[in-house]
Amino acid sequence: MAAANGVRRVWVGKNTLMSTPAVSAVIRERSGADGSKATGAFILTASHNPGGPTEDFGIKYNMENGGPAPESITDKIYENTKTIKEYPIAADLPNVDISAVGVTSFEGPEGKFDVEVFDSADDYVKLMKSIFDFESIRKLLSSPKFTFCYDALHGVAGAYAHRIFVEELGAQESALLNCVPKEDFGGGHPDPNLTYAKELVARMGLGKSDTGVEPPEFGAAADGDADRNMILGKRFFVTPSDSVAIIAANAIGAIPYFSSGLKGVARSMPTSAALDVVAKSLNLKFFEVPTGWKFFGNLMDAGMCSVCGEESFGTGSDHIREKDGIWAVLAWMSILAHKNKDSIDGDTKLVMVEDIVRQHWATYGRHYYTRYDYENVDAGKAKELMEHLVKLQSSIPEVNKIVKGIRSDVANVSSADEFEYKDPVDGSISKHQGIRYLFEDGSRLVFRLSGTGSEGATIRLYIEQYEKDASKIGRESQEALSPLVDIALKLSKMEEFTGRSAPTVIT
Ligand SMILES: O=P(O)(O)OC[C@H]1O[C@H](O)[C@H](O)[C@@H](O)[C@@H]1O
Repeated sequence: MAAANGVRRVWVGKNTLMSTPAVSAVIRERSGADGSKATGAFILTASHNPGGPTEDFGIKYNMENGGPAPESITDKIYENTKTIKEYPIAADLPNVDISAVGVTSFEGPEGKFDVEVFDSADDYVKLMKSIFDFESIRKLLSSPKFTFCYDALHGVAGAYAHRIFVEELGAQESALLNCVPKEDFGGGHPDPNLTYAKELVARMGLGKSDTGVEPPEFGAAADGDADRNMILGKRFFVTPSDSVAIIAANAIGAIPYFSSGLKGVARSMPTSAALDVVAKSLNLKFFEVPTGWKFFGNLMDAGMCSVCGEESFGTGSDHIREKDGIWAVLAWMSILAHKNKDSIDGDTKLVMVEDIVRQHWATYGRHYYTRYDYENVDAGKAKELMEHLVKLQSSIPEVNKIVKGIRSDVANVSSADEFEYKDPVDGSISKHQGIRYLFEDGSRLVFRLSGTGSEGATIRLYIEQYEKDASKIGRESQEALSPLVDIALKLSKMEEFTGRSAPTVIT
């Protein structure tokens, strides 16, 4: 919501619900364009202060960057919810036809207000064209040697996918899977991972049974609101941690937006350290932040970070203040186009997703990585498990005794702590952001309680091992990580506390 010439204005995306990236892009694009300033598009109460910080819920804030609210705001909102006694509902708000672009004016109790319905895909395409070289991607997509498949899982990405991949970049209609947005996501679970993106996974040759059809060279999926992504090659899964590292390693050469360099890169704490190795080698500023996109936003606003990502399938850059699923796919297409710029025509074999990842591992080493989720665990038991792990941290020799008793073939634990983050921009401190056990060879075990699980508690266990030796980078990751998994489960007494002999989901 923003105020233009003193008239309040609400923006609504035509038909497409409004995906997260589009909302953020629109706020950044439109903020100031008509002399107005966006002030927190997601807060439902009206703004009274055109162009300045807004006072809603009795809280002053200024969120014209379109990003998630910082902790200082959500903490205050939570505090206020404890004293709210009543709230007004605009029950007789007139209906607005959100399928037609245009501005409609209404008279409200506090004066006139406008509702502007716009085509959010227009704004988004414009933004993407200012970042990527569409011509070179179009050349790649038009090559008969390159095949592609995009699964929107019936989320909002479908509307953007058709416009960008088919209309702008010339992909075949048949490249789009589940790209008609549906309110119930077609009965599926719109989570872009190997468990839920079943059709894409099968099409890419990663399903349990062979479809008998040659899979496409490049595949990708989005979640319901199009802010997350999964990247696949033919019969090949790219971990989100590797994906952000590979984008960062290739950004300067492959993506015009970054041609003058990267301001810095960042990852969430549980995300693998693949990005750290790239940052070190390219001499880039690097940040490790707690889980949650808002922490990246501060760095970006301060001009300290260009590319960032999370293990939870979010990847993005400072073009907006949210993760952006379609941006990530365009970033990969740009890298593929760049690597193949001299071989698109003719008979030369193209460099494909798996080649790029293996080349990356050969250069920077490989971070074997897996995440175990224990969903809907008894909240009290989950808390006890975490307390047990924190208590253990007081004696590293004792931890090592247990570790060696479980497996003598793993490195020693060198340190253990609870991750705490001091924001370098505003100095705020976030405590208890996950329990870490760090090993001498760079391996890590991380335990966190999910902040988004809906029933009981969700325990997330992240397991990572770094392998520099090029002759050992081609193993199956579950096999390579099995000693560390064994240690994590026994050290945490997972089964004892949760009663679970296996996780709900393994990524
Ligand atoms: O706390 P978790 O369940 O692990 O969820 C973590 C995720 O939550 C939200 O989706 C945030 O937007 C992500 O940035 C974050 O990675």
